[in-house]
Amino acid sequence: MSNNYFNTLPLREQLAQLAKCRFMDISEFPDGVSALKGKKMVVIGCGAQGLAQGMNLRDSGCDVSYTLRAAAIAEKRQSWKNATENGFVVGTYEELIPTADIVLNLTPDKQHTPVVTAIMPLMKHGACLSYSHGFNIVEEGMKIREDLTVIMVAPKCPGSEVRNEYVRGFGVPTLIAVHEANDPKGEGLALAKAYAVGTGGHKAGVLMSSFIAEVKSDLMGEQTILCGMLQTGSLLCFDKMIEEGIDAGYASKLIQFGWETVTEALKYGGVTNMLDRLSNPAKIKAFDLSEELKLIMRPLYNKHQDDIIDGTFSRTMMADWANDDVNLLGWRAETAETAFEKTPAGDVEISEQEYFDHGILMVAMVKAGVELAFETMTAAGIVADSAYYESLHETPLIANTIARKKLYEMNATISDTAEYGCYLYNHACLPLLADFMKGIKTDVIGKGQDLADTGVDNARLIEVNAALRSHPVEAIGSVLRGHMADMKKIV
Ligand SMILES: NC(=O)C1=CN([C@@H]2O[C@H](COP(=O)(O)OP(=O)(O)OC[C@H]3O[C@@H](n4cnc5c(N)ncnc54)[C@H](OP(=O)(O)O)[C@@H]3O)[C@@H](O)[C@H]2O)C=CC1
Ligand SMILES: CC(=O)[C@](C)(O)C(=O)O
Ligand SMILES: [Mg+2]
Ligand SMILES: [Mg+2]
Repeated sequence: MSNNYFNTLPLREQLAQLAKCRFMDISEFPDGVSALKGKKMVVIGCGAQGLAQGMNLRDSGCDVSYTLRAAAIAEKRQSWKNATENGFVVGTYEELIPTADIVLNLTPDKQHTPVVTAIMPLMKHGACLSYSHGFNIVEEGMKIREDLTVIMVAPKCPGSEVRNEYVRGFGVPTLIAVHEANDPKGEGLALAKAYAVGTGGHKAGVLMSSFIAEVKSDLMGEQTILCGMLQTGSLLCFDKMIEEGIDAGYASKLIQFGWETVTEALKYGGVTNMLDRLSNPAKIKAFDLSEELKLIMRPLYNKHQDDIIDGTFSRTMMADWANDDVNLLGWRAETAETAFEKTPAGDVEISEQEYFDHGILMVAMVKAGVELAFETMTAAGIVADSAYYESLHETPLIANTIARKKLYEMNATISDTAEYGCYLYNHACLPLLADFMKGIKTDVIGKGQDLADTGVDNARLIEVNAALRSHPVEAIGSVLRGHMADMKKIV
């Protein structure tokens, strides 16, 4: 792709940028939001990230207003309602951009080039432009006016949960970066740090990263474990339970709320804790299923990461942009027509433990997806801390959206970029797992093992427990969760 910035770099520089990742201890944020005091923050776009980040920043004491495209204001669109119903000032580009010290570009990635092109002439000399994803700078090679500071503050989390975790008194892991070609006053880092405090990110963990490291990991996480695996897993598990005669309402509820329940265990204690919530026979079964799934899916995870690294994914998605999002909209409509999406959760009681005992396959899918995504990202040069946030920690946050309104809510809350990648993965993974699913019965999805004798072989159990605890995602996870003193229970 002619203007893919990453592809213009020598391998040495590509590797250096991919490896940019330093965990910033909360003690590195003594100044809080003070670097933003007296500065006008004008957010373009009041969608998933725009509304959540603006509300957090205002609650943290920042001066936030929204500028929306004229049509959104004239037609009083949902984004206009989001901003006005929450008491924010809303103005046109001409009214608000010239007054802005920081412009937060929170429009869809597809719109970044036209939006930034439209607003740049209106930005005052020496102002700052921020992004929450590196796509426009890295995959499109957007050039920004030299006097402008360009930063990134990227929450590793869907917009709704950026707000929900902040309200709970916690936050979400956040990657920050300063675009090296645009830091004329050397204030980029101070602004990005203050912005990360304003959204609450410093309470969960902030990584000093790069636009390249963020985009190459974010695209991978969202296409595979975070959205793709949960979508494919939902559809396969639901159809299998129906095929095996499980009540449709029960099957729907087990999946809709099961991801959130089993991944809450993941959030608190890693893959180990999630599997420790199973009986010994179920744990060994989940482990064996996940090993089988990793073997089958590893080539798919490698292909997604390879296509992200060399720009093939971006070219494919941007071709759909140029074709009026035909694929995105078609796949969105297809998803809405699936049996899982069309079957409401039944009015049936399922205990927290039952979600584990009757969802052994779901636990196996989460383990396989988290480990594969982590392994594939780190093999591509992404540092473990970043891979952890982008795989294990964000999975429960995505699962929270499915618990609300199934795959519809997940795909409506994540970015269009993530949604597109999710469908790409799902289209490839459904047939890939077809043979595997033939061997699946209700003992691992829907009914549970119901064993009279829960005895197991000691040597095998010891082997499984050791393997769980020794995966690299567990080591880095233990360190990073140690910094999450403010984490709050959700389930
Ligand atoms: N969704 C998420 O959870 C995450 C998103 N991100 C990143 O955050 C950024 C924003 O994504 P997201 O919050 O999902 O976006 P949404 O699709 O939720 O919101 C888009 C907003 O931008 C406005 N908009 C759309 N097109 C234009 C245009 N041509 N000109 C001006 N405004 C426009 C929309 O207004 P209108 O009402 O007029 O359509 C709406 O207010 C992206 O870079 C994304 O990658 C990062 C992390 C997570
Ligand atoms: C929610 C998030 O982090 C995603 C999946 O990367 C996105 O929505 O782009
Ligand atoms: Mg993300
Ligand atoms: Mg994303």
